[in-house]
Amino acid sequence: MLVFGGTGDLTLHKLLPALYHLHREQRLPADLRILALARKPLDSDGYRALAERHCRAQVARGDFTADTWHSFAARLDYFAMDAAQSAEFGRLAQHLGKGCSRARIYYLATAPQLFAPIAAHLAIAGLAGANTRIVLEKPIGHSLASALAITQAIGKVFDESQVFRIDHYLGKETVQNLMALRFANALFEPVWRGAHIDHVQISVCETLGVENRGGYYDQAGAMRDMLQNHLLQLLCLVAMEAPVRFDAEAVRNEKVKVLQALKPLAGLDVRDLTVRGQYTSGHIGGQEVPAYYFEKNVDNDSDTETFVALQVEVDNWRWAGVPFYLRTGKRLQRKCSEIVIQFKPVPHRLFPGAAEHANRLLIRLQPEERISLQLLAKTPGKGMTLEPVELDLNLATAFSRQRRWEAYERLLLDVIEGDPTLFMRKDEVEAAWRWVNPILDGWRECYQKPRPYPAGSTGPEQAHSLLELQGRRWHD
Ligand SMILES: NC(=O)C1=CN([C@@H]2O[C@H](COP(=O)(O)OP(=O)(O)OC[C@H]3O[C@@H](n4cnc5c(N)ncnc54)[C@H](OP(=O)(O)O)[C@@H]3O)[C@@H](O)[C@H]2O)C=CC1
Ligand SMILES: O=C1O[C@H](COP(=O)(O)O)[C@@H](O)[C@H](O)[C@H]1O
Repeated sequence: MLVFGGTGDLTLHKLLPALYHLHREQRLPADLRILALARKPLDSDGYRALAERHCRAQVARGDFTADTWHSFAARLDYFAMDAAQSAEFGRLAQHLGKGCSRARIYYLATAPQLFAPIAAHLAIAGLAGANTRIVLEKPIGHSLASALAITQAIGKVFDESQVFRIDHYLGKETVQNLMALRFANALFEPVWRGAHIDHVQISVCETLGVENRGGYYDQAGAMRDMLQNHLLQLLCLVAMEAPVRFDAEAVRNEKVKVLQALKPLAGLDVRDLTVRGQYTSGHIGGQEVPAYYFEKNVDNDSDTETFVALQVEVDNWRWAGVPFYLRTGKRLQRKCSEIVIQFKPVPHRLFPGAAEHANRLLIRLQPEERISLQLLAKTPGKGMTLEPVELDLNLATAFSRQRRWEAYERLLLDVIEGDPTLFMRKDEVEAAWRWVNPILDGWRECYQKPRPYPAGSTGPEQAHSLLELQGRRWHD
């Protein structure tokens, strides 16, 4: 496995710890070797020391032992090269050894601008044969046009069956549980539609800022970094029809139909139904944190959004008229990713209070993995007063004997085993960009600075008004 971007945040914080866990549980092929690549001048020993520091910090103390680390580190090497330079790939081919027939995975943990050049350079150097796979990290491109250009460039070198477009949210246990909840339980399907559902909320709130990733993030913003991929994938899983089989083509066929059914937002809708924000200084967990424009490598007059909230509809038979509210942001009050399915109230009111507390299904993805259903029950004692109570399923305690896998563990193993079910197909990526692009254009055209919100808050006021104007509120 060759990891381009081997010194980057993603590799050090997520990929290597995930590979370490898989190694520790003996799930990796015995002869798998990992070659990290980046420009930083390091030798393999220097890289292993860097990798050890990060894995030690990321892996739970009880799971990190010197013996396991040494056997894992024996798989690891480093090769310094500039992946933008074609000639460097000749050197790489030499390093790998001519005629080597090993199966290879190229993991592109780099900015998307490098995807097309890396694929082309691999081909020129004779490194892109039939026994290779390529993994592309999101966001794939910066706009619809650049995404299409990447797809075309990758397609010239690799067959679609060799391409794994990763969205790590699909590797999260609770996200896969969403499919189990919907399609393995008969209970929800009859009411999973506009006739019974008032609206859906999908929130991915982070307390982290952009850390050392200002250079990348300031070019991307919350829309490209999170909404175009992670939140739209969650929306697909909530809204899709039942696939005929649980396999890559059937699941992805259903997801792409949802993306194609998203009601376009353009012109005045962009103004009225979307909110962009950017954090100013504030406090999170008692710590003072700086404003976005003080982060490293961020332009001090940046108008990049670190928060986005919007309303969208899925224009099809099942969901006509049901608003889906999506929001994501950095430096918010709490880390919490969740999906809220708000049901409609009962049609005929027998009891006071029944209308204000219609049933609500909460699917919490993180930090806890929980599914809870809010029901109304009678308050003990005289009279018929009702109160909301929760039917609560905590997935960590329900499966307490199994270690919870990190998303990247599952996905890396799927790449190694060649299972693309939890990866995005090219038409999904394209459909997502087709919907997102007019919003980005709209923001640019009606040039409006992102609304400021203090770090540690719940986002800009306008995001709350978006729902309040329709008599609804975000679930806190
Ligand atoms: N960080 C995260 O949590 C997540 C990131 N991603 C995605 O992963 C990708 C990488 O993100 P992240 O790790 O945060 O970014 P970083 O900026 O931290 O890392 C970029 C990596 O690319 C290398 N690189 C840059 N230019 C070249 C070049 N010309 N030749 C060779 N290597 C190069 C850098 O090393 P050097 O400068 O030494 O060359 C570094 O290793 C992005 O597309 C991001 O969206 C996806 C999900 C989560
Ligand atoms: O893809 C990304 O995801 C992380 C959030 O991932 P999570 O698993 O911690 O929820 C986000 O911080 C990062 O900006 C983005 O690139």
